[in-house]
Amino acid sequence: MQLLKTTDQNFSNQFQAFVNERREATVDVSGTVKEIIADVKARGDAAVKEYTTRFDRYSPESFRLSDTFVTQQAAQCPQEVKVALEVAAERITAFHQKQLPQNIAYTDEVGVKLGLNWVALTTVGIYVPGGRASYPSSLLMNALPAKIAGVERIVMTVPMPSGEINPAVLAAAQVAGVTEIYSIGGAQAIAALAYGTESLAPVDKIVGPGNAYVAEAKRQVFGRVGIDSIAGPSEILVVADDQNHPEWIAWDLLSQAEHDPSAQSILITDSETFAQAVITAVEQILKTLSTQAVASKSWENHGAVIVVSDLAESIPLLNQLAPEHVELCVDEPQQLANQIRCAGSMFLGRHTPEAIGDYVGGPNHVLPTARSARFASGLSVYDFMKRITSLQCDEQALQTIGKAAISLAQAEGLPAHAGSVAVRLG
Ligand SMILES: NC(=O)c1ccc[n+]([C@@H]2O[C@H](COP(=O)([O-])OP(=O)(O)OC[C@H]3O[C@@H](n4cnc5c(N)ncnc54)[C@H](O)[C@@H]3O)[C@@H](O)[C@H]2O)c1
Ligand SMILES: N[C@H](CO)Cc1c[nH]c[nH+]1
Ligand SMILES: [Zn+2]
Repeated sequence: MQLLKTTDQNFSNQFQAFVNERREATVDVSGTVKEIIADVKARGDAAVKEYTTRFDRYSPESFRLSDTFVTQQAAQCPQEVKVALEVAAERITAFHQKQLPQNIAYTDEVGVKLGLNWVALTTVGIYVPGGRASYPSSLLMNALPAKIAGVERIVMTVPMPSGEINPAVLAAAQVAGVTEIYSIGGAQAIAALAYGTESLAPVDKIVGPGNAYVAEAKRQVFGRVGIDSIAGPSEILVVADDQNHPEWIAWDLLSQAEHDPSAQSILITDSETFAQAVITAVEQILKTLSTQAVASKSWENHGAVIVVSDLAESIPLLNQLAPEHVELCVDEPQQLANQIRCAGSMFLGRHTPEAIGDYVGGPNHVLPTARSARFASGLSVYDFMKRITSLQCDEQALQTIGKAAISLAQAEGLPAHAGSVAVRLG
């Protein structure tokens, strides 16, 4: 963990180095991922089998989970968890239904009819992570917006380390109505979804979070298929004054650190005393966590505490870091929130821990990481839709705007373009 102070002379250099380190976080596995993708593309199921045996210690006859297996496993999910999944699904559905966009259709002043239609994608692949922890919540976050958008075929992949799966994942699949499920993880899953194998027909777009291998693989197959964003190892940035309980903030920082040794947790505060109290609380809590090995690596290597003179200074720093999650633990969070341009999702006030958004808030928890929040947004219904525009001219409307088209076609040296308009003008 680095302790940085804006009043230190070399703060700018230290901060820039910290920012640059994150920018490179998803590329250092690019060689390995490239090989896996090329191999799956060339050898299909045989390659998927080899990588699954190597990385997940699992070698099934078929990667497709049968309906019987799904039903049997889901039945083992505790009732309390099933109820919680329903609560989450209801809230996620309500928020995402509000995102359904409006088509555009109008006739302009010269009689041209113009339209823009939103249509659902036909086939999407959703990646549900499952290496270190299992993520039934991510399944809901991926699948429910796809359903709401109207996607016809939803293909899910999830790793099953040592052939095991948390029953809650398959209970979540039932809640979301996902039936085509393959027990494949990592870069090999992304390659199979993008290029297809003998047993898995390819998809048009791949969405969902995952570790550095998954994030890099999505980046590499982009173009062959669409992707949502780079949703890699989790990140949290907490802006907090000294009116917070240090322990609350420490738990928040560790909530993301425990996801992955490459996760990132940052505190920005205007009180050095508070900063020290949070650092001490983090160290205390770490000792008690079952996820201590991962969380302490993440905190040690990617954690930072930045002491500023005034919390207003946090905004330019935050916009440069472009973190996945931002917590604003102050009395007037909206004032700071209005100035934030680069973040995946914001959590306002002292009683909104980021973890509530991971599960039951309603907004999506599949969010851009590794500074991609500078140009990308979290998963939404829009990711599962595309737009088709339309035009209709009648004879009169073509007379009105056609001459300008002919002039531009001639200016571009494209006579067939000019001719196809001119021939209709008579
Ligand atoms: N940004 C988001 O929206 C978001 C949401 C939820 C989870 N996450 C992130 O998802 C990730 C989940 O990670 P995970 O590891 O638990 O599960 P995962 O499913 O993402 O990755 C597991 C797979 O990684 C591959 N792998 C592991 N070691 C490898 C190696 N040495 N070489 C090649 N491939 C290897 C294996 O194929 C394995 O199946 C975490 O980083 C978490 O922070 C992000
Ligand atoms: N915090 C993760 C997104 O970075 C999402 C998640 C799922 N389960 C717990 N957390
Ligand atoms: Zn989380």
